[in-house]
Amino acid sequence: MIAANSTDGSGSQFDALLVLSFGGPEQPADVRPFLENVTRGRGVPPERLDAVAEHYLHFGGVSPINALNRDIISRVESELESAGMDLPVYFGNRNWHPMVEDTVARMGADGVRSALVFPTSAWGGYSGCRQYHEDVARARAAAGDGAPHLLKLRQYYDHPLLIGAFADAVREAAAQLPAERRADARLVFTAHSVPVSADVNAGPPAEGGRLYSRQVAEAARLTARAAGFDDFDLVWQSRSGPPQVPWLEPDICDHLDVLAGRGVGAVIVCPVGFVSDHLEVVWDLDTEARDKAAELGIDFVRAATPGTDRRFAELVVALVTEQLAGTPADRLGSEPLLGSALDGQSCAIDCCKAVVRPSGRPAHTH
Ligand SMILES: CC1=C(CCC(=O)O)c2cc3nc(cc4[nH]c(cc5[nH]c(cc1n2)c(C)c5CCC(=O)O)c(CCC(=O)O)c4C)C(CCC(=O)O)=C3C
Ligand SMILES: [Fe+2]
Repeated sequence: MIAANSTDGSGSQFDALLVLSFGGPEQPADVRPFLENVTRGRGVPPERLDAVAEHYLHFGGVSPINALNRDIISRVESELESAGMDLPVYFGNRNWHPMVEDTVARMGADGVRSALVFPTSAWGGYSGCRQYHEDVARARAAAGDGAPHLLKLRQYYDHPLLIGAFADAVREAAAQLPAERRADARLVFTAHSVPVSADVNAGPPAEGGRLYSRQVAEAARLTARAAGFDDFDLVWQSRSGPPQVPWLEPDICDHLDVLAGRGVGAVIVCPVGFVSDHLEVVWDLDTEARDKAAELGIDFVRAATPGTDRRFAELVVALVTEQLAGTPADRLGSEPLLGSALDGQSCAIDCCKAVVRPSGRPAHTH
């Protein structure tokens, strides 16, 4: 048994786990203020906001993300209990309630002195990593003197439990295709696009940049291999920002055109960049990309995301255990692995450093 808290005399210094996520609206009236929070000072054009608001309203103004995170948390609580670890789990978000500022203040009031932070993003890069450090720093500053110390856990894009869950999901999706289409089906991985400048600056400069797209590419490779595929494509989705700013490409819908032109009759789409079925998955993939594939006469199956797989909760506990025991990272890949830092410091000097957006405002300040 690994003791995580200090009451058992183990000397281990953590009294809680904070699950830190993006947040999403839970009723129609939340949609606009949520989007304002997400895009404040980030140069996202109003037309894009209107379109995204429509996507949320299409689902009754409710993003699936908060319910999915609560679900993950209850599974993490059971896994912690089975592992004999006495670590209460808190939930806080960057953009919607429960806001991380409120959660961290409550943790302080509950007497939490030090906590580990599990971010629901597996990746390096500004949106996937550094912004979570900023959330930690902002929440601690807001909580003032009583704020607990917060140690963010590392990136986990190539953890065997994550890759195993994605690989099984790919196999299960492939099995849904009609047998005669299965052999020639194209495996297509997709992740959230980001501005090319953000990707170029992702990671410590000494590591050569592009840490986000390199990690995504490695996760795709590892998943494909584990699922028994020799060949695959990696594409991007859900771009926003002004059209003159370059983002990672190709977009999944443009890629479906290319595949149709080559005579591909079926695709297995794996949203490797997403841990659960949030709006980008249920709208941008299950609605837009699926409709596009139907127009092109391509059979479309989508692999499940790992959030609901038991292995995802096991992964959270494995990362906690690894941090407490100080054991080497359990991983399948070899790209640089960062993400862990105390109290919202950055991973390394100039890691994921700010790029100036066309609005003239630095993109990475609040
Ligand atoms: C890399 C990445 C992840 C994965 C890492 C992680 O999981 O953290 C991610 C996750 C998510 N993104 C989400 C939602 C949104 N992202 C937006 C905008 C943006 N995302 C970006 C990147 C990423 N985003 C970027 C570079 C922007 C442009 C503005 C900016 O520079 O920040 C916008 C604004 C409107 C729009 O432009 O789409 C919304 C509403 C939701 C919640 C969905 C739900 O409610 O179910 C989740 C999990
Ligand atoms: Fe996003």
